[in-house]
Amino acid sequence: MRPFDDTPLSRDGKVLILAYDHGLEHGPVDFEDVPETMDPETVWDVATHDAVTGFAVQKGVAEAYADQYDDVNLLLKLNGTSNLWMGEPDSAVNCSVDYAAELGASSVGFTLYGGSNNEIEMAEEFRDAQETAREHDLPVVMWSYPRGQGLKNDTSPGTIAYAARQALELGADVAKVKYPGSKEAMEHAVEAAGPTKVVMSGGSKTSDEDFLTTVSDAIDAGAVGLAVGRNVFQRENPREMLDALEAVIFEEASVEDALDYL
Ligand SMILES: O=P(O)(O)OC[C@H]1O[C@](O)(COP(=O)(O)O)[C@@H](O)[C@@H]1O
Repeated sequence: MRPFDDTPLSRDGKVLILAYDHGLEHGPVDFEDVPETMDPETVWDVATHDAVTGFAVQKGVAEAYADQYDDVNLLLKLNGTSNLWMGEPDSAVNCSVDYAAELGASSVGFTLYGGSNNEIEMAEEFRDAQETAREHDLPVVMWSYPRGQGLKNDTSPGTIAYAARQALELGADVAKVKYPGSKEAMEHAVEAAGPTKVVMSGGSKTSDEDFLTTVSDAIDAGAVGLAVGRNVFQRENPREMLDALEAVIFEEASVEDALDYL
């Protein structure tokens, strides 16, 4: 496996994933704020921004557009489930790593719901995906989301540190975790992940300043970057937000300076 920093998912050791799998995970409701984002082409255009090291989409969206956008670093999300599913957290494997590679993916993503009653099957599916990704030399991002009936708080510092560690133990190159509420708790998660890189998960849309402050705190805590969807594509100025994120993540700009882009 080539060093992570030599893969397209890394730019100078940092990562900015733009996620656009919400049509499956949440449904078209996520596109209502900016109705043009219902059209995948609108968000593929946003993903051509230089700061984006991985554009995370499901197979169908990749099949329809990847050929047109060979300048976009495709991150194929291998599993995913709709919000219509009412059972214990689970995620169907919708795409094989072989097919992701055929579609031109330069990295792959996989959700693991640690703590779910389906964790065992999901971990076994992850094993197959991770080992095949190694054969293709593709970095693996784990959406490491402890969730399920036994879990009271899925963003507590202990839970997020466990999520980060689980990603390391199972062989992910990058752990995508929710922000655990403070810089100290994020530092603990980064420490728990050891050599696995940690990126913060964007979450629902917040104000420009609050969002950039959290991202900046996560970077200060040792996270290598961000995986973000709604906080970019639910804005009228997604490219300007990417300019601001580029400044915070890759240039370590202050929040105050980054806000000048908006
Ligand atoms: O499971 P949740 O918390 O509803 O969020 C899932 C969504 O969040 C992401 O992981 C990141 O996107 P956001 O930044 O919009 O939260 C997406 O890839 C995914 O669709």
